Amino acid sequence: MAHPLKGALQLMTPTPPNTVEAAKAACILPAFSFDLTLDLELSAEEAQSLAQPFAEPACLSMTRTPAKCLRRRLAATACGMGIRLSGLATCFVAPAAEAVGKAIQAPGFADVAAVLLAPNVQGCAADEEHVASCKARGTAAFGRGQYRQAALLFSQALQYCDETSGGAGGAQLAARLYCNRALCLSKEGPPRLEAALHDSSCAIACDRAFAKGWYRRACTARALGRGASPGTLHDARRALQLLQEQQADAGEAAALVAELEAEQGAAADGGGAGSSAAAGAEGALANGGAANGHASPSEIEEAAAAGGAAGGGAPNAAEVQRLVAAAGPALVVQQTEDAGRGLSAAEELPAGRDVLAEQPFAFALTKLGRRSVCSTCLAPLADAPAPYYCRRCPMPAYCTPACRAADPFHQPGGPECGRPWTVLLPAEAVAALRLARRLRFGGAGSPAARHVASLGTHFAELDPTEVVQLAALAAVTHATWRQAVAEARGGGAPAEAGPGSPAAVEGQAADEEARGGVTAEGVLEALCRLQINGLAVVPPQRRGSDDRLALALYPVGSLMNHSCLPNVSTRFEGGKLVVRTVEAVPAGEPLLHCYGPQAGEMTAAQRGLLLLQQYHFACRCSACAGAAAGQLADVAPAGLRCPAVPASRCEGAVLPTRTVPAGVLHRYQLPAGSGACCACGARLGIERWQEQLQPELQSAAEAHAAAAAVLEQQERQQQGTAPAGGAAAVQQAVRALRQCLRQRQQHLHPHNLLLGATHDALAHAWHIAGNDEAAAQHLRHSLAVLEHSYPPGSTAAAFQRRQLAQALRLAAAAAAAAGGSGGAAAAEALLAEARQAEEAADAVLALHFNGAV
Ligand SMILES: C[S@@+](CC[C@H](N)C(=O)[O-])C[C@H]1O[C@@H](n2cnc3c(N)ncnc32)[C@H](O)[C@@H]1O
Repeated sequence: MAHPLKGALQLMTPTPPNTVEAAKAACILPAFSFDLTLDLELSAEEAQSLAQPFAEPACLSMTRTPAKCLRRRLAATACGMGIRLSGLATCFVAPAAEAVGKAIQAPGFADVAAVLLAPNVQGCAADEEHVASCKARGTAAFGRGQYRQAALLFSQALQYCDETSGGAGGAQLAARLYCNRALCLSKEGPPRLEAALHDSSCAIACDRAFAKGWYRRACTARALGRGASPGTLHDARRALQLLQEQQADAGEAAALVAELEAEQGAAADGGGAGSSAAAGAEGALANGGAANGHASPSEIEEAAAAGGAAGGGAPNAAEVQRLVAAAGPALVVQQTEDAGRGLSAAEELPAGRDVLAEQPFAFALTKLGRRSVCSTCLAPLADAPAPYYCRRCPMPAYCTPACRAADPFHQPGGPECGRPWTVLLPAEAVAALRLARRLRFGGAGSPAARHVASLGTHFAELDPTEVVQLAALAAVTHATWRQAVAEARGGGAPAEAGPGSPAAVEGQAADEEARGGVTAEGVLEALCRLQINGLAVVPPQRRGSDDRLALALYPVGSLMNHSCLPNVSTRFEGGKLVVRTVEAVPAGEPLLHCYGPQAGEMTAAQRGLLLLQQYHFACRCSACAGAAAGQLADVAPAGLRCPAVPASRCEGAVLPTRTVPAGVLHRYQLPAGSGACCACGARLGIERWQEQLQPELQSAAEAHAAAAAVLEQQERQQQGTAPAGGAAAVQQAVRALRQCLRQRQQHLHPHNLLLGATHDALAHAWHIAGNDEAAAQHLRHSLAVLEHSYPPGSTAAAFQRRQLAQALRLAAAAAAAAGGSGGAAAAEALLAEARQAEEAADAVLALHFNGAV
């Protein structure tokens, strides 16, 4: 079960190297900033044999050097082909896929394939030992009356149990685990009876001869007030009958039957099941309909298909309009001069109105998402009473059995099941593969699918290096998928009838393959399409650049064009995208959403570069247009003080000249610029930069990093995961940060966002040191910096206000505890300020998120 990953395969998403990258990662797809390295030593013969399909000089010259990694080989191959096939960049991918396909068969590369496709990697496959241990601990916790803890342990056991394998260690064991968990759920305070009913239905589905499953369901239905239902009596009678057949103690079941018969006026005769809540729950398990009250991802497609014409090619305007109307009745599509198609208001829209709601067409969860949300509806698993897992492997988690049955991508025994490839390949790659499959097989020809297939890729404008990287990723993903399909088809999954069963999945995969399967070009195109049109699904209150839960493509949402000063906000309810106006939008005006950093977060030049690199357009919104770019409001949030200060009182800002290497500036979170003050034109000489600014900014950066490390250690210590550092260490961190603040204040423009971040760090340090009044003071300064940079009513300032309010409340509590009339008055003033900050924050957040945060 060891994970032979290290040294064989590295899939790295490097830490974003600068603020542009950080914001990219935070706000939208991270431009596929992965580095994919198959790190293998090849003999000259192996290298030569792999290069055979490509008799290009560039390729051959590469293979003559000691070829150590496939990425280099693919890059060389693609470049070689690219020179010959200039303009036909898609041709890269077929040879690349062929190379990877061969590579996967070749000695040496087989190890890599084995890692991606291994059926027994810890955490990806069923594990009987783990199941037995969790079950035993769950039973012990139940015995101690710790029902919540016991339910969690039975959940863990279920995660690693293979329900699809017959016999005592598979389906029968799962039935007992579900039944145990049902009992725990019904004993929790408050009882989770609906979830217990689901669990008892799952127990019955796993083992219909398991009397306790029927008994538990009858008890649970009765506790839910459904004792009069014929289905409840049917379940109780079935339990009794099974116990009698098995010559087991049937006393409790007999008593339950008698009580239910009495409740039903002894009218029911034996055997009539009738309709019941319990039978309904069982039915819901089997039919796999819309899960958890959320529309399935295909609903948008079906809704749009009603009334849409079939056939290939891009949908016509009327069809696209119907798609839009299904997701946003108050919206229309309009052709724009600069930005292609875009969504506009069909009528006057007030501020604070949800105008579009849509499920994704295709998506894949990130690592964080796999841990925290349902794999089908993306609802937080923490909100579900008990999680459900794939019936065969521990990888996908679901909030209900209905969501489990409705997973459009992962099926028990299918190519995604029980193998680590979907976890090891970047989420972008998995999302692209799913998108390519869905476009080719899932409702292909529907208006939604044809519309998605017509969304832009900007493929011709991609940088050649990027094309090569994407081609390599598409090729590896495609080859892995094909291999997984082949193995799933021949993998000896137990033959089991019914939708989603291994047999059905095998049939589906075989059918896709018989129809030609997805192509590597299809995956590459999907990668590019996602890069331009995909959205990062994030939790309501985002935490930072690594909080993406999934990457998803929304057919209508992807028609929204960009502005750095957007008039809509987006939020996600589970996987559903909701778009909301944040200002009134007159009829006919476009709905504009911000693809990356908004005005204030970066300079116009930085934003422009980012949008150009990822989305291939030059932004001409009012914040980026000539007059605004380079002005104080644009430069100050990232800039230095005017070089003429202190001799002059100029309040302008300057960006260092481009002669300072970008790598150096990146260390101090500075972008390059003209080197001249935006107000008075005074120049920042390179000598002054080198002799004064750089050393002091470097010392400030080092102090900040050292203090952050101390504070992190202190937090770990407070959580009991690190040895004690002590109050002296925190005080030292405070001193270091104050010194850092002084140095930065001397050189950075007072509105520079880095000053705000330094105040935030000091607030954090003071909070850990137990001085929340000092923390609040720094948060006030940080808020002031944000308010200078961001447009009025920004969510960034609102979140900062909430944080300030929290610190003020803690400071008020400390002041009140200090006692005396002075303390009481101070506490009252702090509380009044906290309430004011909260009210202001809530007003903005309600406008943007409708109370979702
Ligand atoms: C998500 S799509 C938006 C829909 C797209 N306009 C269409 O016709 O399908 C993103 C692409 O739209 C174009 N776009 C979006 N906002 C733009 C803007 N402000 N200026 C110019 N082009 C823009 C760019 O080509 C960008 O890559």
